[in-house]
Amino acid sequence: MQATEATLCHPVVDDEMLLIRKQRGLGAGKLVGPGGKVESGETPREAARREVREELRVDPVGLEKRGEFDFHFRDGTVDDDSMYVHVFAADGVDGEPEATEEAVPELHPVSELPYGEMWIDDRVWLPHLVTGETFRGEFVLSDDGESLVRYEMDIGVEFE
Ligand SMILES: Nc1nc2c([nH]c(=O)n2[C@H]2C[C@H](O)[C@@H](COP(=O)(O)OP(=O)(O)OP(=O)(O)O)O2)c(=O)[nH]1
Repeated sequence: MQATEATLCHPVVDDEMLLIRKQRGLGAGKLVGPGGKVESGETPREAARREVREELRVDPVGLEKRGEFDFHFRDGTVDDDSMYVHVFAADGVDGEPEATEEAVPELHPVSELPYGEMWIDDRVWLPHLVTGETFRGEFVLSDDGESLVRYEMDIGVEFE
């Protein structure tokens, strides 16, 4: 069985990143980029755009693929919590973000991202997105999700 494919989108405007306080699903309560699962028949790029629209009622502008990573928990089994995540940056959004049942928008300066409120692996890969680099990695978290057991990451990869 393959890991479920998912997306994240990180719009940055004037040195501020648009994040969401996730209201439900995997990582509820955490600060993350808007995103969700890729649906059948959709490309990851289409899914990234749809998820931003569904979660914040705005369209991302200038979507650019920046990374991919395998995300799973220590037991190593591919289960409901195993994700293959496609990460996009964006130049901004068209419209004013609105809070929805899934997401409450928050803007944070890219120089002071609150990594303590994010998934533990985000502090490893998100700085590369901020500096315009691309990456591909694998992150294994402890079963409680609180620590990073192991990771590997390549920087400067190319995407089709
Ligand atoms: N920031 C961050 N997000 C992650 C990590 N791992 C991981 O799966 N995600 C994201 C990718 C997806 O946006 C989301 C998982 O999808 P989900 O199960 O919450 O899906 P959903 O309910 O939001 O969406 P959906 O069912 O409506 O499609 O979590 C991670 O390590 N860091």
